[in-house]
Amino acid sequence: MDIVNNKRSADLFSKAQNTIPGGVNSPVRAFKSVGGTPLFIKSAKGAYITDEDNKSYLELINSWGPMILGHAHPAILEAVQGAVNNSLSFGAPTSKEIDIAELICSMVPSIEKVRMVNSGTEATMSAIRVARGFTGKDKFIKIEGCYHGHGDAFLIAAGSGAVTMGVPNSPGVTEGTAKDTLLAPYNDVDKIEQLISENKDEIAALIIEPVPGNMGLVLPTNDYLKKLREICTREGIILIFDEVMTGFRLAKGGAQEVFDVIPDMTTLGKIIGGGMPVGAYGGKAELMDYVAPAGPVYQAGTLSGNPVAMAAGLAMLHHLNDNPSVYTDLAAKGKKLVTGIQAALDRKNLPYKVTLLGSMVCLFFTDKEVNNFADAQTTNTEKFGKFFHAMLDNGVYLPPSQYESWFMSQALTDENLDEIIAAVNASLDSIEA
Ligand SMILES: Cc1ncc(COP(=O)(O)O)c(C=O)c1O
Ligand SMILES: N[C@H](C=O)CCC(=O)O
Repeated sequence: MDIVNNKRSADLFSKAQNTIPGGVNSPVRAFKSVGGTPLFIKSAKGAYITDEDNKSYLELINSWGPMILGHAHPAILEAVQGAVNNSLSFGAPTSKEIDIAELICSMVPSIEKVRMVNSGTEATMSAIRVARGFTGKDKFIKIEGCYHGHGDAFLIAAGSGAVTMGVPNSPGVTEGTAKDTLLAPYNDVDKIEQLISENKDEIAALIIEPVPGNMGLVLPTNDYLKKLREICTREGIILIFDEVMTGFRLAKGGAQEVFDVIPDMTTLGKIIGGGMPVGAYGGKAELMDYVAPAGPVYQAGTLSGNPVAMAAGLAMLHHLNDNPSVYTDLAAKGKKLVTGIQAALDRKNLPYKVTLLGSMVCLFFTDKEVNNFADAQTTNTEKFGKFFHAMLDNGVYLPPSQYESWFMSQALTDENLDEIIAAVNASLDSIEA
């Protein structure tokens, strides 16, 4: 099969490697696990992305989630253009920060108070610090294959780019740091109980992607999230939902709204910035009042609450809050896409597994159910790589890793979805010939 001819992207990638480690500013972009040259992008509009070789693709990355309305949405652009005229940063409070905080508190069930930061990584690092400061305990439980950004304590059995690059446990994380991160498989309540009894009264928090999208898309089974809530309440452990991916994507109130399970703290990112670099963490007021300057847990940021980023985020959240039909519309698009993919698999009698929740989708190249990270790691990543390139040849740009969710945008039309389904059929024909 041809790897798409990307002359200018290839030249840029070669040049980038002279001055940027691996030629990219985030590892999963490098196409390392699928082979070939990453596409260098110059613009995007609606459901399409255009590369430096002037080829346009329908795409299912959407900046790894934020572009839920599609690229260059007029409401977001207008808000950003309005904000930049007033300067780019003040390092002082603005009224927009109150507006976005009030909106987040009204949309996300668990959040009574919220602190804005610049990335999902900052949000999760800060939330764990608050949990430790509040409880006076050091250890926390992390779920294998969940990715919470690149904070040291989380780079243990981390999913996403880390596992894509084969380094789920990163060098540079000290043993001292790693010993306080306790690991349990997703969808396994017994292991959580075991960790708790082995570390009685030593665990500050349990952090989880309620619906993991960083080991591919995996769904909770058997009231798993409700049981975690019960256990954490019983044991005085702070339950943190990392909704950087699922927040404002699965519903206005994220996975916690969909599954009706209210964590003590929530971390947010991606959609909350409308495409600008933003994160946030929030939760019960008694926990958030532990954050400086209200309380003793220190956390700060020169550009936190940046006025341009707040304008983009506010426009995005207002749009989602005022148009709940976005979610029914996206769910219908997700259903159509997955029905088409399943029909393509059935036509060729292929046993691969498709997962879907709302507008998050994944195709695992395995004949086994995928319920946790260990299952995800048994999938055929080589075949995924072939499929990825076949899809590119057929005009569709997927996340370049088996361990990532596909994100749909509202800009995808019915015709676009038919084109993607046709590309899936053609790609399966070429790789399963
Ligand atoms: C669930 C989850 N948490 C945290 C992060 C870290 O966010 P960021 O990349 O903005 O630092 C990501 C994505 O990277 C994520 O998917
Ligand atoms: N899975 C990651 C975040 O959600 C993908 C983004 C990245 O690591 O660059």
